Amino acid sequence: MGKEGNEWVVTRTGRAPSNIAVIKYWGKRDEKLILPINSSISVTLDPAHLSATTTVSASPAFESDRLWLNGKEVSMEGVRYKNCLREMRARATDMVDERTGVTIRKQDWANVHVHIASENNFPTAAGLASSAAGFACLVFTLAQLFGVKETYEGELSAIARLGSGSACRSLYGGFVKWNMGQDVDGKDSIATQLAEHTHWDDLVIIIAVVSSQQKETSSTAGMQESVRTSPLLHFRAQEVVPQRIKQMEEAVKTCDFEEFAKLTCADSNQFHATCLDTSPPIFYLNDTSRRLIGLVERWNRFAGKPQVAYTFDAGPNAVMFARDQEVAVLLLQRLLFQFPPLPDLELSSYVVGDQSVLKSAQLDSQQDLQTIPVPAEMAGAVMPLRTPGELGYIICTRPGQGAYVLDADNVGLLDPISGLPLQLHQ
Ligand SMILES: Nc1ncnc2c1ncn2[C@@H]1O[C@H](COP(=O)(O)OP(=O)(O)OP(=O)(O)O)[C@@H](O)[C@H]1O
Ligand SMILES: C[C@@](O)(CCOP(=O)(O)OP(=O)(O)O)CC(=O)O
Repeated sequence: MGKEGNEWVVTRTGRAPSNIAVIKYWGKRDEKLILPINSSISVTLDPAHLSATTTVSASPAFESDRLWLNGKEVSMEGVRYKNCLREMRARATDMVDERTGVTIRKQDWANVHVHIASENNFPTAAGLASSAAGFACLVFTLAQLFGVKETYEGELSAIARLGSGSACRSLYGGFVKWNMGQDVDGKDSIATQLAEHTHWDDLVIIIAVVSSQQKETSSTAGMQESVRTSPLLHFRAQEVVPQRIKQMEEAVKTCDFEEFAKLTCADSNQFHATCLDTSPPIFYLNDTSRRLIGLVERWNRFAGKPQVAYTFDAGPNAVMFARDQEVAVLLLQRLLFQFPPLPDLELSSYVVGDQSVLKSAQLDSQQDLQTIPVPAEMAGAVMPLRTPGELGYIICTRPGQGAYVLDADNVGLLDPISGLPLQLHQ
């Protein structure tokens, strides 16, 4: 090592987005290697609104590998963290740290512990794929620290997959496919980018956060039960998904919103049908989720063609795609009409993320909500319930870029001298 003794600390920081599957992954053929029973396709969410930021430091002075998640130390004993770290360490290379001048040789890395601090800019473990952003970010940032170069395309995604299946898709931006692969060692179960986020840049994504609470059945446990007990899941994986993957790839390639919307809604509904087909049944959707589905379905039918698509992961939150900004404004108006905020809440705290949709809708404060017209498809129909506070909040976002490096000196979460979380020093 270039510097004498235990004095040096090298640090890297990265950011990785969350992603939302439009053709769902549900079920593993190998629990240890996290190999899925079908391929899946996702849209990467704008990291400005839904991402994990992770700082990793290494120093011979560190006594053990440690992890702080959202400011609190958590154990790194879990097999998923261990697997990711082991695979990354095994690929470490000789590297020179420009900031400190330290040279670390390949063989030295095995004896150097790491400190990791990570923060999510959205709720953790609430069905918004924090594990996807978190593990993608961990692997991506460790690759910067250890100087790992992929020996085949998608190698890092295969390692992120060991942390959480859906994490393999979060390394890339835009539209991403996780190929289920065939190999027993999982080498070909990797993510590839179908198209950059700029390829289809008029899509707007609006997330209705129904609950930020931790869910009863984790995705990992839920899909195990479904594989064990749901005949529908096996039919889906073998007969339905392969065809849908091809159709979705084509819809993305040609920016065909109608086809994209039909496939997205159908696949979300079939995924939740497999949950209901599981014994005992798993319920991720609740009454609010169903009201959101009703809102979109009623509007799409009235319009004669899909304006908005919805999809739900393992939780009640709706992720909705509007075909463009104009439709996004109409969607936000409908959401605010049917799901107004509690009276004392600022509108800007209720609708967060990309504020441009709120601006285009000319909605500045709660008073402006009175001006929203009754949606055309509801005129003359039985008015749905309007319960203020039924939704927690709304996030406006877009498809976004994949993982990227940040300047550790400016936005790092660990002190570059001590390697301890910065907030512990304040
Ligand atoms: N930034 C992060 N860095 C490292 N690990 C993380 C990070 N964020 C989340 N995790 C891990 O992921 C776990 C949460 O995963 P879980 O699957 O329960 O929720 P989720 O990913 O938010 O929901 P879902 O996968 O159903 O969309 C956390 O307990 C933690 O172990
Ligand atoms: C419903 C889903 O979000 C399931 C995601 O499951 P996870 O990737 O969280 O599961 P593990 O691989 O066990 O960590 C659908 C999807 O993202 O494709």
